[in-house]
Amino acid sequence: MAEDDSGSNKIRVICRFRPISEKERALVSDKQVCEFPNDNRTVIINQQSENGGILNFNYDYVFTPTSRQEDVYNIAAKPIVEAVMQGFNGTVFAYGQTSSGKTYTMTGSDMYDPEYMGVIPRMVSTVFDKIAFINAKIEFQVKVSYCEIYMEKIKDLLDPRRKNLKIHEDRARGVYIAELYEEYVSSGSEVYTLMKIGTDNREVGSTNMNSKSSRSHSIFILTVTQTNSTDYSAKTGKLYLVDLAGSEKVGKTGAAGKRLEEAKTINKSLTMLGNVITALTDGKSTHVPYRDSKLTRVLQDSLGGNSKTSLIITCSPSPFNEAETVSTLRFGNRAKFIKNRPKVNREHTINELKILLSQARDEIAKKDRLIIALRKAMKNSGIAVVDEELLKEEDDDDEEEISQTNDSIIKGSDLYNELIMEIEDLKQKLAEETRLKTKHKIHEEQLEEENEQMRNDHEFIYKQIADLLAKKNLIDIQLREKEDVVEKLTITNEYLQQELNQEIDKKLALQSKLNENQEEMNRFNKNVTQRLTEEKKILEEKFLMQKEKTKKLINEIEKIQRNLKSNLNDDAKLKIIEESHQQVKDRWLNEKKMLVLEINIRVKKIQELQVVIDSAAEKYKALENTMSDGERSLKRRSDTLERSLEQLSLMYHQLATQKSALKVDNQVCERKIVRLNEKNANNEKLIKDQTEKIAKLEQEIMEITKRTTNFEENNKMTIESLRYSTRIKKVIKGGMDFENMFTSKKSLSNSTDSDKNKEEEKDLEGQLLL
Ligand SMILES: Nc1ncnc2c1ncn2[C@@H]1O[C@H](COP(=O)(O)OP(=O)(O)OP(=O)(O)O)[C@@H](O)[C@H]1O
Repeated sequence: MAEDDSGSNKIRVICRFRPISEKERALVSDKQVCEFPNDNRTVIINQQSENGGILNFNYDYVFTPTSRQEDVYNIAAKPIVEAVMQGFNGTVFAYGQTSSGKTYTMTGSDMYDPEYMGVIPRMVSTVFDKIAFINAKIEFQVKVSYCEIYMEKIKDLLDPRRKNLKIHEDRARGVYIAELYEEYVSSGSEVYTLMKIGTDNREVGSTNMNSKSSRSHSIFILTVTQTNSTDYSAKTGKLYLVDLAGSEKVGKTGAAGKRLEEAKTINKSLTMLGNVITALTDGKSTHVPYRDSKLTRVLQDSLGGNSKTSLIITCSPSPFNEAETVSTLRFGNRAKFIKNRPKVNREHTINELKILLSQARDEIAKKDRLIIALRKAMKNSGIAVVDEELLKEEDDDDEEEISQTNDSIIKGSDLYNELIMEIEDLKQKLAEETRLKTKHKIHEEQLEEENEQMRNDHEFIYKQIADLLAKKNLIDIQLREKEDVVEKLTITNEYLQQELNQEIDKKLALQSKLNENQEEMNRFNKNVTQRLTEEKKILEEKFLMQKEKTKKLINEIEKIQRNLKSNLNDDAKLKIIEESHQQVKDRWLNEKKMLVLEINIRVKKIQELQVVIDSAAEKYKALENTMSDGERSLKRRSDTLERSLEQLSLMYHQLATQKSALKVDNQVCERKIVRLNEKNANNEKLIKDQTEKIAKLEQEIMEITKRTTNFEENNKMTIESLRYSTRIKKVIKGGMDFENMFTSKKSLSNSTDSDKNKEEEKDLEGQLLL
């Protein structure tokens, strides 16, 4: 960082050219208007415009389009973050036309990629890396804020509900944005998360020049406070990382409507920034118009104030943007001459002041001894010796004279002014402490109220738990009853199932017996039919033979009759013939009789067989009837059993569903109870915390009261002692007790919980800074 004899610090200006974009290539060509000599400090512009010529610009460093993010960081931003770690304020801001690479440089194209991450994430990592390696006796607090200036209004990007924030200024904090949300962070990843949240809340729009054009100036603030736990000295460095909205020629960007309004506001605020830079560097302006825009007001300390500042100007190398590039380079050229007055933001501690006081006392004692020695030497040298009284008077006179001389010396000196200022400071602190005390009291009352509320909540939750437990017990009982029923039903079901199986077995046995009978019957029928057929056949044959015989006999008879007719006269013959005829006839009749008898026997036999068949058929039918009855009854029984089984299954399923529903209920109840228990535990913890806080606050109030009394006494003493010597006693509040309250990390999601608390924290923190 360039530092001259007066201790002032010039702004470092770094110039970065991005590669030619596809659009520029398509619109114009690959040609570049810039050249980069090898000194890394110069850029030459070969103007392509009508009255073009060669322009030469010099900066602290010039980065070509092929530069890497890491190199830009190391040159442009790392020295600033190192200064912040020493307790200086630091600012890095990017300026350039729209789409020239400001956001690419500040945030990066990928915040998590080590190659493409921009300045802000790299600075954050450096801060935490440094903290990790610094002596353990140094305690750090890192806070992050993120806001944007959009259409001349400051919006909190971490808590977008906070809009139109105001800018304040005081001796201790310099220029600052009031009520800007500050999140305490303990790691880089936490900061990245906040950056992501803030970036998502940023106003971004699409223009002809940039599909993701930032339409606001974004300001990322990182505050690092370090406290030495041995001597309690503290210093605070504030880092401003500013990504300005790009200047744009509305004709080129095609801005209209809302975009046009935005562009006008952006260009206006950038003009104001230019005016401030001119006023700071032209050597004749008596007034710097910081208050003309929100941007210049916020950057007041960064431009010509208490800050070490780097400005990164970003440019396009394309002839398409030549005019804007030249304008940006001229802006950077003017900014080079801005001088800042950075100083370490230290806070004096009581211990440090005590040391200073004892040094002053030693000095005075030394001088007293010297005066006495001089007196003695004068006496010894024969210079008029004055008697004791006179000497005493003389001594008194001398002392008065010395005191008066001291007074006049002191009064005329800077020290006197400083002491007066410190007394003023102390008075302010007293007033502040009194205010703080009242505030603590109010806070305490609020905490007590909250405690009361929590106690009520606690009781309510206990009651809920008790109700739930009772409900759970009831459900448990119901569940057990249902389980018993289910068990009984299961047993009945099993028993019925067994019975059904037995019946089915019986049915199967009967069925096979029926089948066997059926087969036997078929066999029997077959045999009888066969026998009958055979006998019928024999009878038919016999009948035919008999018929033949009869036919023969008839022929014989006819023959005999014919013979008889021829021998009518022969009575004897006739008689013989008649006798023989009679014999034949008898024989034939006998045979006929026999045959008829036999036929009758056979018919009888057939009838008997028929009867047997019929009886067998009846028996079969009867058997069949008996069988189907049995089967039917068996079926009926089986159906009944199946129906009851179905009903049982249904019941079983219903009960099982009920049981699982009850189980779910039970689980829900159990979970509720667990949650309530957790909530309860949290509440108890909160109550404990709150009680501790109250106790702490009470103790603090006591301490403040004590300190106030001490302070008043000391103040008196300081004024008194000032009259007699240069000894002073400066009281500075350590404030570490409060820090513990602040360092408890709060996530952003919880941030909405208690805006009140945050305000109080901020007030308390303001107190700390004092
Ligand atoms: N050095 C670089 N290397 C590669 N690409 C770059 C570089 N700088 C910018 N770009 C690309 O150029 C485009 C515009 O960049 P960026 O959005 O950072 O511009 P900007 O100046 O922030 O614009 P605006 O003011 O409109 O927000 C982006 O796509 C970005 O990735």
